[in-house]
Amino acid sequence: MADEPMRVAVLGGGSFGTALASIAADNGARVCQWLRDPQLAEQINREHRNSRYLPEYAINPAVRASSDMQAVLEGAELVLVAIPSKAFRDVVRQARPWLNADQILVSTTKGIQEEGFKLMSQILEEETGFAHIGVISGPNLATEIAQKQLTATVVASDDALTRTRVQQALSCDYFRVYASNDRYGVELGGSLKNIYAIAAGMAAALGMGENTRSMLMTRALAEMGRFAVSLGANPMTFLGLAGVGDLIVTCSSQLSRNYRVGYALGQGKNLDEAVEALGQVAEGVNTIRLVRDKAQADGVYMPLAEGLYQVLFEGVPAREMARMLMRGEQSSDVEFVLPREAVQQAHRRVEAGEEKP
Ligand SMILES: NC(=O)C1=CN([C@@H]2O[C@H](COP(=O)(O)OP(=O)(O)OC[C@H]3O[C@@H](n4cnc5c(N)ncnc54)[C@H](O)[C@@H]3O)[C@@H](O)[C@H]2O)C=CC1
Ligand SMILES: O=C(CO)COP(=O)(O)O
Repeated sequence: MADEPMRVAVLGGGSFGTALASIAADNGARVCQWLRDPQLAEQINREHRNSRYLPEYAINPAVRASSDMQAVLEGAELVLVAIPSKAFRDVVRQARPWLNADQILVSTTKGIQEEGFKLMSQILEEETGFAHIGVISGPNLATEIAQKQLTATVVASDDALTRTRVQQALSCDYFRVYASNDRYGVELGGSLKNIYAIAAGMAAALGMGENTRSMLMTRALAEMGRFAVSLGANPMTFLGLAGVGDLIVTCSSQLSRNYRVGYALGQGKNLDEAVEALGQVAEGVNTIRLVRDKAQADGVYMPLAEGLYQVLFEGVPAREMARMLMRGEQSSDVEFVLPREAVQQAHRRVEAGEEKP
């Protein structure tokens, strides 16, 4: 049995799903990829190309693509779900009749479902009740993976079998898979960073410099940590690839679709134009709204998410918002070292004349 090739199913025919399918096939797995578009499936089988999402990429010819969900899932040990968050639950429901509890189900999607503020692996769990559930997240621009640029990702699951089999299926010379047992933290990091990638793209289009980008990324991390703590998650996970790592790449690269949406907005396009010009999913647009609402409801201080919400959805000019943020209340650098409240209390005491130089 040990020598039998692993059987992998990938649901989703976008750029990330395609790249992961091909890596698994390079590693000797038997890979079937499900796409809803039969013509694109046919092209992958015939030309080993996905002209819609990764036109330059030579897909491993062993990847078999199909729009027949049952055929793709039959016999699969590992199922990777690479479907945008808006359609994720629907697709899992479609797949459900052909899933079984021995399978390993892994989400690659960095988004949040509005109802119940659910992350994608929670949807996998809810829809199936299975034990082997995980996520993949990290600084993983699909276009660079397709160029075989050296890349690292994280597989997160509290189930050791899931972590181990995903590492075996996907690790190769140019793709390194680290393990984490903090599924929620890894998944949350991947979703939150999309918000700040939009802000970074916008800042770049407005001609802001590297100091600004660096400030933005670091304060984003502070804000993400605060949000994680409010949800009972472990903020330390954000020091890894799925937090800092993914923030760096998506806040720095034109290859990030979230960054590109922000860039287009910074150039003066409206949100609909920016999203339409992209033609692919930019999860951050929806995530901003959900996170801002959740932060407001839970009383979490997230000035960047709030500011970006006002720019995207309430028409506040980005430069004016940047000015307001710069003039916001005095704060602490690393709140786990010096709490924000301590800084504010000190200001209040000095202003009240209780402490003098
Ligand atoms: N592209 C990237 O660089 C990376 C993407 N991701 C995440 O992976 C997820 C999927 O991303 P990509 O593959 O890049 O997306 P994509 O935008 O390239 O393609 C999404 C795929 O899902 C399909 N799809 C959309 N709605 C559907 C529906 N209702 N039913 C069936 N199929 C549907 C599309 O046809 C397409 O094949 C995203 O949520 C993203 O956050 C994660 C890491 C890297
Ligand atoms: O998550 C990603 C890279 O890690 C992909 O980012 P975009 O969805 O912004 O393209």
